[in-house]
Amino acid sequence: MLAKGYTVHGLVRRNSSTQRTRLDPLFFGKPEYKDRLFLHYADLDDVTTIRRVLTKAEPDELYHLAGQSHVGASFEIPESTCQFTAMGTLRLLEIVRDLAKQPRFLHISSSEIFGRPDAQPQNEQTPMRPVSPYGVAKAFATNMTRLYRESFGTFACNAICYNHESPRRGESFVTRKITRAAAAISLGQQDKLKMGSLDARRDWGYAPEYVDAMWRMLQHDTPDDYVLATGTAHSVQDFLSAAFAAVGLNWKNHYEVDPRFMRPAEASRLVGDPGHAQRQLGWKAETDLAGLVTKMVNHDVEQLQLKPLQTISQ
Ligand SMILES: C[C@H]1O[C@H](OP(=O)(O)OP(=O)(O)OC[C@H]2O[C@@H](n3cnc4c(=O)[nH]c(N)nc43)[C@H](O)[C@@H]2O)[C@@H](O)[C@@H](O)C1=O
Repeated sequence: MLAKGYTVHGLVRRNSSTQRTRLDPLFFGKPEYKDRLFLHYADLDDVTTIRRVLTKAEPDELYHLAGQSHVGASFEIPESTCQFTAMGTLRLLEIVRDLAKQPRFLHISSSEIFGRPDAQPQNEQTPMRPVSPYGVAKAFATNMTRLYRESFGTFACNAICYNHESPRRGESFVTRKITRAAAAISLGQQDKLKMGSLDARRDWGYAPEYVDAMWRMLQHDTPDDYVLATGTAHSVQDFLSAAFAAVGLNWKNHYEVDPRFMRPAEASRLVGDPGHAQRQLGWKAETDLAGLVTKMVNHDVEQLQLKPLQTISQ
């Protein structure tokens, strides 16, 4: 099936015309990803525009990655987090439901829906127990996506993604914050790294591999939910230690606790069981923590050598 439609990244982001036709080469570089519609960013309240674009474009596949995705920030802005991440998803599902030609729909869900789970590792049946406003919003959106599949027959799937990282990760997320700081400190461009809890454990994988799984989900005969994860968890301290070791430094000499980065509640013991995706989609995460750290640190060293930091940042 050749998809018809737009190759759009950041379609509904306001005041950002430069984003409109940019396809991310790392994430969407494969020829198969052309001519599919990707919705990014937060402005999912513009229902009229989204409906018009979907009606005109008639895409075969709709990848919904939009939302307010920062867990720590969601404690400060719970209402807008729910507007975009929860209600935005419902609005999209409603638009899709009414279209004469319905695209296959993929909602990017999150391991944050599990919060503090009893089960280790978590799979598609693990009860949701979110502990952040973002996790609550994602639990709502995940359940709605299931409901539209089961009640209205929409080809709607949830990719329940554990942390997926790359050199393109925003610097407010812990992996990129660490790799960029390790690079900057090793080059004499930064003094200290200020962080929150080092004890939290996460299942970190390499983002382009997760995008491949998302694509596989919409090529499958039947819609379903899939946990996308490596199956191995590490602590924030493990990541920190590996990143600083990669530039020949000991993290203990460059790190400070900063209560500003502590969260009111912390998801814990998050590690995914990707067995269902492996069996049904033939998908498996290939990059381990060491490989991920190397890719990210090397990229940041290279980037900061070309364009040094002007000021000491945190
Ligand atoms: C799957 C899930 O993945 C991401 O959510 P996240 O896991 O919260 O990611 P993060 O990189 O913000 O935090 C990871 C851990 O690191 C701890 N931590 C310590 N010190 C700092 C710190 O200084 N900054 C940050 N950001 N975190 C810190 C923090 O407390 C947490 O335990 C999003 O993509 C989300 O959209 C999503 O769906």
